[in-house]
Amino acid sequence: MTDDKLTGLRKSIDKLDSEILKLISDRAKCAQEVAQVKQQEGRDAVYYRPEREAQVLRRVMERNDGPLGDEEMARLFREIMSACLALEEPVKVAFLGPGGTFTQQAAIKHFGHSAVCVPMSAIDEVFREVTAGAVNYGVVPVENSTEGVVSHTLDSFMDSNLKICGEVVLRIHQHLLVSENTRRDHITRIYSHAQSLAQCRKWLDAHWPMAERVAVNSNAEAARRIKGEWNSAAIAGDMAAEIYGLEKIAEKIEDQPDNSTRFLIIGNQEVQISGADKTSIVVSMRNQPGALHSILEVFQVHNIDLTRIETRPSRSGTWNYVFFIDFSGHIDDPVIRIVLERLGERANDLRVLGSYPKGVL
Ligand SMILES: C=C(O[C@@H]1C=C(C(=O)O)C=C[C@H]1O)C(=O)O
Repeated sequence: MTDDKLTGLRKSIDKLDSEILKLISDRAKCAQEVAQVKQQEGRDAVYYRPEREAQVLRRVMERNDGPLGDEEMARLFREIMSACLALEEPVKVAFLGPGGTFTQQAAIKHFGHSAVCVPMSAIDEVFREVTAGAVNYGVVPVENSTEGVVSHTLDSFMDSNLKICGEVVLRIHQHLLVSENTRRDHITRIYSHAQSLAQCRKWLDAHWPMAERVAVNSNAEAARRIKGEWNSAAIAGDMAAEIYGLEKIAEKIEDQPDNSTRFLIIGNQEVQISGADKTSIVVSMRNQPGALHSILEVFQVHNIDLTRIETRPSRSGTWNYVFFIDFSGHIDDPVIRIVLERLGERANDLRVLGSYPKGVL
């Protein structure tokens, strides 16, 4: 009786899979036609359209009635779009490496598995590689909810003309990893990046108070190292565990459960309005009383939602204060145009780093 039921259900699944297969193929053909239209626009056709992808994912989430969750469903569509886009042109993405870092995880979350991800050893190398045209986009971390701003990334923008084309927020889950050769009853050393060790400090105090904590350049580096050591474990994320074939002996050991990092997608593209966008600018002001107030006033008067403001020391004599500001809206929104005009009148210098869709996933 149950066997009959199982056979029947499997038949239904086979039938549905055939339909899904056909639909995905039809969709891929449509995307290929879109590519042809884009090709007719000229030799420098841009295939990847962040605003369109954000709209597709938001629509999927709005229409989803379950039983799969919205994020799960969007993730599946993310992969379908990634494969469709690879038919047009595989996107090449430089990320802050080595392989297995959270930045690689963010790159895949944003572009899907069909993107070609290239590891770089420093943030300014990611910027250089995109500027040189060796890759289409770059992914760099910009702020962590526990550790704060990644100042290297902000500083790199001061020397670059690249645009921000997108953002992606990743929940950072840390795991305690061992290799198949590790003597689990005798772990004396735990390797990780200093930030990750800090994020798991209380957990380590409670569970491994006697193990020596060793800070290395990245979590991926920690994962790579323990392959050759019997008495060592590493703290790193899922991607490092997967790449280096390690086993998780304790999962989600970060002290703050909502620990997350925001990453930026950088490129040469000006992104069109998606309907839920953010704009990032950098503003320099003269060193005079009320400088910051005069900027904030413009946002308040026009009722614009500020999402972040960061001050960096200026590196040239003419720039005294440099503010990095993120706010809701797109440069093509009429009210945002007015805001930028007003800010321009008050600032020494103002540069738009980009308008881009708010992170969907
Ligand atoms: C198909 C297009 O090109 C790409 C592929 C997309 C998709 O598969 O839905 C969406 C945006 C672009 O990155 C398009 O611009 O519509």
